[in-house]
Amino acid sequence: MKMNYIVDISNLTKNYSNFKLDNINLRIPYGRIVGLIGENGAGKTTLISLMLNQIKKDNGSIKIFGEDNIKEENKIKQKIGFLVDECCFHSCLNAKDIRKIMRSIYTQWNDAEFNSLLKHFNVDSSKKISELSKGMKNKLMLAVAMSHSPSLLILDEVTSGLDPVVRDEILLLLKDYVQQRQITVFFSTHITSDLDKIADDLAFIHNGKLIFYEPLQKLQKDYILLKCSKDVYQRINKEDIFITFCRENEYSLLIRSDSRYPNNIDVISTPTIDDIMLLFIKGDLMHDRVN
Ligand SMILES: Nc1ncnc2c1ncn2[C@@H]1O[C@H](COP(=O)(O)OP(=O)(O)OP(=O)(O)O)[C@@H](O)[C@H]1O
Repeated sequence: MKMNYIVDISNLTKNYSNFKLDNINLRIPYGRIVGLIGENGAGKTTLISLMLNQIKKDNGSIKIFGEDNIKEENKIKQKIGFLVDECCFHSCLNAKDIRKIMRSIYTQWNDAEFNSLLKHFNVDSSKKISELSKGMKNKLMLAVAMSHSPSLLILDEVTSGLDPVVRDEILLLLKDYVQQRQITVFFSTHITSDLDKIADDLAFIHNGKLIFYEPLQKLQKDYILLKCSKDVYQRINKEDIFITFCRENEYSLLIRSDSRYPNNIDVISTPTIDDIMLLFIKGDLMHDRVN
């Protein structure tokens, strides 16, 4: 039976000596492209590593395709394509060697698909991993992740360190691939323009806590960014303000788009993802959660 959520994370906790991934609850419906964002050290890789059962959790549960990600790891991983920050293959292997290995791991492995992705990405299949640039390695790893008909792609920093042309190429390919096959993608990034290009939803982690998981369009429709002086700020109904951030006497406020505010506001705009992140990280939260 198909479950409602492709990923269902409950009360997930992981403790390190100086960091806690704290009681994460996250449900991702089928067919979404979800961007995972957060500052350096927020817990993105920790969350992804837990989903892939690469590290041990301290509490909570992770269900993927409705099944426990530890008990059913082998079964689940047949349907997941993943790319983690470090290339997990020995550097003396080339794409041809990797193809042979993958054939024996994935029941749905498709040589033709892999070859066509390598061709599309211009990756020389006879070059060893150690001879490939970072961009080429990422493309190779992405081709591996996409060549066994996955239903879910989990990608940690797929575009990091890549030039804008290669980044764009990867994002376009991902978008086409997802549209054709209606799969789900969960990817972490620091590059917010990537999210504008392909993400349906944003999951935002800050200090090990999931601050929100929302459709990007909804966030940008429901909230506006106001920039104003202290004088104007004092005349705004505080109930209407979701986040306040003050720097050098200029107030940046995230407020609900249906709120009433004085008409002599200096700047009103739709918040970018960078604005939203900055306000959540640096600002004062006036209400509990995005709703
Ligand atoms: N094996 C470990 N032992 C101790 N602390 C760890 C370990 N792995 C990660 N951490 C800590 O957990 C925190 C979260 O790290 P994580 O890599 O998940 O962050 P991130 O959001 O992916 O950061 P970045 O964007 O910089 O990649 C950091 O403070 C990191 O130092």
